[in-house]
Amino acid sequence: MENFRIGIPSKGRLAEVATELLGDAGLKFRRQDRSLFARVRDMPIDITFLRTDDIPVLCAEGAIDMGITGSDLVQEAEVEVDTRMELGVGKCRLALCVPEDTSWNTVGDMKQCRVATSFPNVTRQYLEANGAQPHLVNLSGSVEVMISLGIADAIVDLVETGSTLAANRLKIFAEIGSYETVLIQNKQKRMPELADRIVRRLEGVVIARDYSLLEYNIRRENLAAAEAITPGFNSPTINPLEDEAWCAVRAMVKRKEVIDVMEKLEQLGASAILQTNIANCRL
Ligand SMILES: Nc1ncnc2c1ncn2[C@@H]1O[C@H](COP(=O)(O)OP(=O)(O)OP(=O)(O)O)[C@@H](O)[C@H]1O
Ligand SMILES: O=P(O)(O)OC[C@H]1O[C@H](OP(=O)(O)OP(=O)(O)O)[C@H](O)[C@@H]1O
Ligand SMILES: [Mg+2]
Repeated sequence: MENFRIGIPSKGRLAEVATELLGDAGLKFRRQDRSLFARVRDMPIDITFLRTDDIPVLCAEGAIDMGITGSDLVQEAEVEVDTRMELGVGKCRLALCVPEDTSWNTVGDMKQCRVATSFPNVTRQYLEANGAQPHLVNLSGSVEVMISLGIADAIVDLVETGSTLAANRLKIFAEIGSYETVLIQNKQKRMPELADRIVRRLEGVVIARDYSLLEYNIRRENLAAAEAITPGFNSPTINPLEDEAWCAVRAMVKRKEVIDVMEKLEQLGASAILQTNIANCRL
């Protein structure tokens, strides 16, 4: 049988992200120079390097069995694929943006305005649903500069930190959606066991990146309160200590909450509070 095929971005911000995720999940491959193809070591999987925005349609058509791309591009492509998981990276929003000094109050006020975007389908749907009939200017990049070039009154583009908008004296007028990098799969689900194995491996990596392992000692009378602060993924692990008044607790904690949780535990009298980052896990 033909190898399972995974499509990942050949360049751009998601190229490294995808290679690293697959590598951490044990799918090791080497891309030679500008080659568009690589074989995964010890597994019947081929990696194809594609343009990020072509991945949704190529996955829907079955050219690849799975793909890594932005969920914004999946929505814009208007194709039928299964989104198997969110990968916890590449988070961004799609927004309708206007000059800082706009006189519009609502999207409905925009009527027949000119809107520059690389997301024509999502943009048209959103604006028409909100009572505007835009003239769309379809572009593939540098969209934020189009208002000062005089060819658009508004834009629809991705926003992460907002610094590109600020640099172009634009502001968000309305948010259209929130997106992140996703793993998609062709609906036919060729080689389903291998596909599920890839998903489980990636889940291990994505969860591990999101959580830390926290260990601490606490007096038994404060254990219930401590467990409420660190309920763990399922439940925390409790071990007795030589001093019977104390016990040791181990629990998974969301990485972005760790500092806050450590402070609360300290206030509760916990000692020897240790944070360990996890490389991989199966829960
Ligand atoms: N500023 C951003 N922050 C986070 N994610 C982003 C950002 N811009 C884009 N993305 C995500 O990355 C995907 C790929 O972005 P894009 O197609 O712009 O490629 P790129 O990495 O910027 O390369 P290019 O130079 O071709 O634009 C987007 O569809 C979106 O999901
Ligand atoms: O809110 P920010 O953090 O400023 O990020 C948003 C910018 O990032 C992306 O552009 P990119 O860097 O990919 O350039 P491009 O226009 O060449 O795609 C996106 O198209 C925005 O322009
Ligand atoms: Mg870009």
